[in-house]
Parts: sequence; structure tokens; C-alpha cells
Amino acid sequence: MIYINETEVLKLLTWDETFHAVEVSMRRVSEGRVDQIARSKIKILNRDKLLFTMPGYLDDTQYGAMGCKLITVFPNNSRLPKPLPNLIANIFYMDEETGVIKAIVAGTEITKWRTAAASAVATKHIYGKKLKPGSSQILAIFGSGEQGRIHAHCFKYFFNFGEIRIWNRTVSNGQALARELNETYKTDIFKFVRDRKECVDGADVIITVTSSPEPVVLADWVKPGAHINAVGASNTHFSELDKKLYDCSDVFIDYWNGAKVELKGLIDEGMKFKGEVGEVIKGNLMTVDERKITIFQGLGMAVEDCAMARMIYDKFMNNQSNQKSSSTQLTKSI
Ligand SMILES: NC(=O)C1=CN([C@@H]2O[C@H](COP(=O)(O)OP(=O)(O)OC[C@H]3O[C@@H](n4cnc5c(N)ncnc54)[C@H](O)[C@@H]3O)[C@@H](O)[C@H]2O)C=CC1
Ligand SMILES: O=C(O)C1=NCCCC1
Repeated sequence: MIYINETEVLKLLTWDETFHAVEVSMRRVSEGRVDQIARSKIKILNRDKLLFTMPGYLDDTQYGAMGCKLITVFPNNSRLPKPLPNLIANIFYMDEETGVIKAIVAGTEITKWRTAAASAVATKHIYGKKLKPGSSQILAIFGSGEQGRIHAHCFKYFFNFGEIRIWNRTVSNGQALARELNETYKTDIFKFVRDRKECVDGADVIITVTSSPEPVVLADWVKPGAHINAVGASNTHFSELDKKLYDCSDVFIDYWNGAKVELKGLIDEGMKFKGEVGEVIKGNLMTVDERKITIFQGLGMAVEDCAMARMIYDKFMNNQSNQKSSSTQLTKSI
């Protein structure tokens, strides 16, 4: 059994491969080639501290894997004298034949990357036809934590928004992220916007990645035909958008098994979901009315983590064997 740490994982992550692994996972879900259940959630004494488990199995030649992700969410970690991520994850990657653990793959960076990639996959397949050539469109990101930052990088990589607005509850953090991103990309397209309504005004694509238990985006602010990736998970997975917004939109999910449990509150209120993103990828589902708002309610899936663990494991082992064979060649030539 090997441990692949965060530093090694980060060296092996690329956006194109992450996007592909997530896209394949979503498709396989809707083809019935996965087994996964809604994540379990344990509250650690203090009710703010959580432990999640996410077991899954994905049947696929390239990304097929059996695994289980363990995640802790300790919201105070980033405020510790020696700050730690609030969300820490590890993925147990197992042998399909024997059940033996082949590797524990550090999963904090993977969780960030695959979550942002899931939003990008959903945006491409649900909103793709409305993406315009050139850079006239506007992206609005709510939340400047880890997910806010990684979504900004991911959407900068895959799309060509002319303006990327950032809103955050703590103004200084939102301003700092916009500054950091402008410096990284030597641009001025990242703009912190203090007012939520102003941030949404005219935005073509919206991402919500906050832990807000109350709506941060209201229906009346959103322009017709816009696409929203709702990712944040406070006590529920659907608290960042107001009910009216759900009622007037086509809502897509990543997997039914998760939605039945984690979106029960919406289902109990009579909410009808359009379907899984995998069905859109397969070409079986689409939004016909151009002016209809679309929402991807991203719950995050165990099989995405399985696919990512398999990909990182294969690349890691491949690098190791290349290093071994080049050092053998060196020894021989000496
Ligand atoms: N759907 C998925 O696959 C995943 C969802 N998540 C969820 O995404 C959210 C963000 O995660 P991270 O960026 O890693 O967390 P983080 O702790 O780095 O950032 C939290 C963000 O939420 C904001 N926030 C917290 N309370 C708020 C409130 N009451 N009102 C408005 N904003 C508030 C903070 O200002 C910050 O921008 C969390 O809810 C997390 O559980 C995280 C990973 C995967
Ligand atoms: O998919 C994940 O991983 C998570 N989703 C919700 C919050 C914790 C991590």
C-alpha cells in the first residue's frame, strides 16, 4: 500500500485530464455503470465539525475503480495559528479483485479540482450552445474560499469570459482573491463586487460556492437564459439559491441516489428535477427554451473521486517505473 501525498497529487493534476475523468464519471452514472450511495455524515461533538464517507465503484476501462473517500470539514481550521484547509480528504483506492487497498491518495486537492471540473462539464453540456465566441460574456462567482479560487482558475482555463466577478461575505477576502487572480493572469478581468445584486446583474454564468445557509442569489436578479452551478453545501445542498429560482429553472443534478437524500427538502416541496448531467452528455436531455434559467446542483460524487484516484495512481506508478528504468539505464551506461 502506498500513500500519494498532496504535493505528489498536485504535480500530477491537469485540467484536461480532470475534466475528462469527471465527464466520463457523469456519463457512466447515467449508463448505470456505477454503484454509489449518498454520502454519510457524522457530526463531531461540536455540531460544526463533520466527518463524511463516500464509497463508490465505477466501471470503466480507463478510470474504473473501487474506492472510498473520507472527508472532514472543520470550519475553524483556516483560522488556526498554523492554518489548515477547512476540508481535508483522503481516498482509499482498492483492488477490484481482492478488496486490498492499493493506495491512499490525498484527496484535498482532488476534491477541489474535480468539483470545479464538474461545474465546467455541466456548463459545457447544459449551456455550451449559448457560449459566444469572443469574450463578451460575464461570469459571477459567489464565495472566495478554496472552491471560489479553484472555480476561478478552472473557468479561466476552459472558457473565455471577459469579466469574472467575485462576491464574498468577508469583503477583504474577496478583494484579495480578485487581486491575486489578476496578478497571476496579468489581467484586470477579475473584479470584486460588494453588492450581490450588482454581481449577478447581466451575468451569463453564475457559480455559488459558499457555506451560506441562506440564499445568496435571488430569482429576480438573474437574467433569462443564464446558467447557475450551485455547489456550496451548508446544512443542506440547496440553501444558496431561493426557492423561486428553483421553481422557474430547469434543474440538473449529478446523481439521483444522492439527490433523493440530499435534496429531499426540495423534493418534499414538490420540486421536479430535469435529470442527470450524464443524460445531457449522452444527448438524451436538453433545455429547449433558450430563455429558461438552468441550474446544475452539484452534490459531488464518490465515483468522480474513484476516477481521479485511479488516474493519479496510474500516473504515479508510471512515473515511478520510468524513473526506475532510466536509473537502470544510467547505471548500465556507467
Ligand atoms: N458539491 C461539491 O462537490 C462540494 C461542495 N463543497 C462545499 O462548497 C462550499 C465551499 O467550500 P470551500 O471553498 O472548500 O470552503 P471554504 O471554507 O474555503 O470557504 C467557504 C466560503 O463560504 C463563505 N461563507 C461561509 N458562510 C457564509 C454565509 N453564512 N454567507 C455567505 N457566505 C458564507 C465564506 O465566505 C467562503 O467564501 C462548502 O459549503 C463546501 O461544503 C465543497 C467540496 C465539494
Ligand atoms: O463531494 C464532496 O467531496 C463534498 N461535498 C459536500 C461537502 C463535503 C465534500
